[in-house]
Amino acid sequence: MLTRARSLACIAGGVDVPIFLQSISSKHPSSCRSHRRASFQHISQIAATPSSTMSESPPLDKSKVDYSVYLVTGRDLLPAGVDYYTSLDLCLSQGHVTVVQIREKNTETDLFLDIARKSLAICDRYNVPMLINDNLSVCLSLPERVGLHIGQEDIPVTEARRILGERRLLGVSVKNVEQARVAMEEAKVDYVGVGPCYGTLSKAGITEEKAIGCSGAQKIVAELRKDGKRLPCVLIGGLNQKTAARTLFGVTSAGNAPDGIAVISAIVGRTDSDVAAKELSDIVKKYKAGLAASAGSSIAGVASAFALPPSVSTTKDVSWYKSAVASLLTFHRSSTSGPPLIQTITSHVSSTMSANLALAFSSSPIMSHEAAEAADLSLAIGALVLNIGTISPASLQGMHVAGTSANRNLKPVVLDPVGGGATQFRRDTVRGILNATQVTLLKGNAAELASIAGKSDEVKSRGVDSGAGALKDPVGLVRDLARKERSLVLLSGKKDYLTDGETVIMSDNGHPLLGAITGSGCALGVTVGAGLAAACNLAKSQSDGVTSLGNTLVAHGEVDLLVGALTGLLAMTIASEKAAVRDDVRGPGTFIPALQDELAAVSAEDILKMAKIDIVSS
Ligand SMILES: Cc1ncc(COP(=O)(O)OP(=O)(O)O)c(N)n1
Ligand SMILES: Cc1ncsc1CCOP(=O)(O)O
Repeated sequence: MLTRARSLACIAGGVDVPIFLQSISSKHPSSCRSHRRASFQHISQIAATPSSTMSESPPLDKSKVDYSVYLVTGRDLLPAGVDYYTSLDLCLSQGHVTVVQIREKNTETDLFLDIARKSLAICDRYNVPMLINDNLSVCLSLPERVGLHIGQEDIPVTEARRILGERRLLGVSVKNVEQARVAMEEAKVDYVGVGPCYGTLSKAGITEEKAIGCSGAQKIVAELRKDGKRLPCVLIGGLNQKTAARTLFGVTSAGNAPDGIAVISAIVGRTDSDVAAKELSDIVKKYKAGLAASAGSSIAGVASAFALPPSVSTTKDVSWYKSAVASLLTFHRSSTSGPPLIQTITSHVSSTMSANLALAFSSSPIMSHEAAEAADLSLAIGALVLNIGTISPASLQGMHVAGTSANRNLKPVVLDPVGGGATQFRRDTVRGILNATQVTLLKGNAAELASIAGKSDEVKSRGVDSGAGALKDPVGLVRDLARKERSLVLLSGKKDYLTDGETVIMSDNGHPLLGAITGSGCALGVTVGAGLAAACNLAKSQSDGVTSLGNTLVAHGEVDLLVGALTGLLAMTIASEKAAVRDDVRGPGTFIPALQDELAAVSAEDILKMAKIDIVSS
């Protein structure tokens, strides 16, 4: 609806051009449809007028736009006392922001235009392409090198394209595969914003429940890359220095990669917006370098080094898994490169037991939760195990830095959400870790996993010892959770269920004495972590092309993380069976050293003889 029309002087390539500016945005209630159409036609005429094409400014070469770090402005999110233009100038000054979108909610059109013009002068200084959020009038009042970003509730994209012409950059937000298809095939947009990936306070109403998560974004990105298509896309919503790496990798499947991240608060909310932009740019650069390094490898993108393994076409039956575990165990025991270092941030109750059992399982434990050394350690470790049993502010901080660093360096991460469903604090802690770190394997009992899956009603959570409660559908729960979190899931209990989201392996090994000692579950997290490290090492050793990514080696072989996790699980549970039947074991006290001895001795032959596994479906 035309609420008013004003004549404004609008700078176009250095020339003042008078045009009619309507105080409308492209967002309108549907009740105004006919007025909207009239308005769009009017705008369309303006756009077609030679004086408003502002041809003196060089057109943007769309093919050269780099979407790596896409800043969306948000004046209301600036730290107190920070000037908008100063912040924008600062964050562009080092060349780390590659695209800028001026987003002004609830700002009168003439003020919006004024802000946009001044912002454009800054973007031009650093040669960064600029777009306008939603407001067609403002966009059309600016040179053709300024583009428009619209959402699904704004002017239809086909209409926007018709009005804007071909030369302006046009982007649209998509939150499902259907919207992505329309944007690509019918609307001919130049890029899409995929999200919201997570809940965010920067846009009203975007809660965690409304977010599409890594799995939703992954489906959209795969659609945008289907059959050789290549529409650029950026991830948006809750992307920041902690979530960016895990989200980029988590969203990547079979080489289908997003082009960058769009952020508001992670840059705008910082006084050092230049540093914030550099941090994000470094993350995206490392991610892209990792993708390039793994191109053509049988690993489905470098993400597979710590996310889901690629689905494999060969039929893998029980005997295949037994032999694969036996071979991996032999390799692990005899590895010439030395025992993998397993960084374990765990409960002080189980720390010593976990360290001893890691040693028994041919690995080297390092029990550091110190945030200050986590980044350095992540270069050396084979796997990281995070256990929230007796979490403190310091260990939580260490977990966050260690998790992000492990992701950056492509090291497997195991999360053991001990007591995860028991208190709101623990639920928040687990969610915070899962948002910040791409976990390779999520291990828990029924109560812990049901809580993460949002199915706590199925199991009454009664603290760390809970888990005896029967799940209605354990197979469905672990498979759905693995798909949602893009991680392996291990449900421990009387029977254990391990899945990569496709295959579900049920294991009936183990002994009740494991439940009679404290820390055996925590130690299982460590043996599983060591198994994952062994699987990565095996892939590296089999590979002819081992590529350096920073200080990290990325194997060009197939990393079978499911086999790695199964190796850690079977070694521990079979060792417990062997320990329990020993003559010197008379109860829990004598069981502990026997378990340590048997874990040190468990062999490929034991696996082949004693593994009681099955491949199951719901
Ligand atoms: C790059 C990018 N992606 C998505 C959005 C969200 O746009 P929209 O859905 O129109 O929501 P508003 O920004 O208008 O609140 C975006 N702005 N940028
Ligand atoms: C504009 C928008 N659209 C979807 S989420 C979002 C806000 C993103 O802000 P932040 O990067 O601070 O989460």
